[in-house]
Amino acid sequence: MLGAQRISLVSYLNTLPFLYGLQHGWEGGYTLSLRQEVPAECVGTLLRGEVDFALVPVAALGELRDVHRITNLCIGASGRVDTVVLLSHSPVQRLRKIYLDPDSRTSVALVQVLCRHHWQVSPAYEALPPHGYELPLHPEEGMLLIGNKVFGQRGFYAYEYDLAEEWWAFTGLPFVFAVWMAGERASKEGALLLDRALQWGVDRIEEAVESEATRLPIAKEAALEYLTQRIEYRLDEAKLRGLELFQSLIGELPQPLAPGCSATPFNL
Ligand SMILES: C=C(O[C@@H]1C=C(C(=O)O)C=C[C@H]1O)C(=O)O
Repeated sequence: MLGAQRISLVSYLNTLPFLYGLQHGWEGGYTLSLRQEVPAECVGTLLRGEVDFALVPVAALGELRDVHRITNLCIGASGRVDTVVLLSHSPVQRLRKIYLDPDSRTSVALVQVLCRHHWQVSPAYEALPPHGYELPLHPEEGMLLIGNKVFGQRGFYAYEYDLAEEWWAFTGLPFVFAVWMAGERASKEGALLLDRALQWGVDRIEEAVESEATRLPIAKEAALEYLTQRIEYRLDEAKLRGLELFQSLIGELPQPLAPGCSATPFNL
């Protein structure tokens, strides 16, 4: 018999359809234990065996052993994504240092790939201190921010580089931020039920937004646009090509990317 299914997912607005599917579309009849955490924490949770399934940032996949990808769903974007940005008061060519959001694993690698290959600049990198994004930014410094906190930070900086849009300009390919992985002890049946529940939620985005309307970090209409026009959930051929290219480029980056942060390629 299938025991409680332990699942970790990213705690941002972009996972609302997944969360809605797990809370309302799970058909298994078994207990679900859900953890919502920042992307960098989802990796450790799966690594320590504390959950059976997790939404894992793709740049951290190489650290995991005995895991496999499940579902054809992901967090991706084809062009603008809105919530992964490099913010600065000067163009990227003038930046000497970029602060990196410690909640992220994929985007900290993406900004370094783009600096090296797309913009051809080589700033220093440093972890952003807690709540550092609320402090004034020096004209020669930039900061990479991800997730819901970006909604409150837009409009204050002369330069707001959307990293999925820059990736698109650089490669002509979509970008994949995170994929669903099963841990060593996860069951096939659990993976199947998870896939169904996630898809159930992705098919009901409008309903999910409506039901969460009073708890959203942005206006209902903006949330609906973000979840239907920016975030893409289907891991299709083009996304797999984007992912493969990203995996090969992160392998060339000097390691570690920042204190306590590495990026290891992984073959899906
Ligand atoms: C689009 C986003 O993608 C997220 C960014 C991630 C990362 O940088 O490690 C991981 C998972 C995604 O939820 C976002 O956070 O806004």
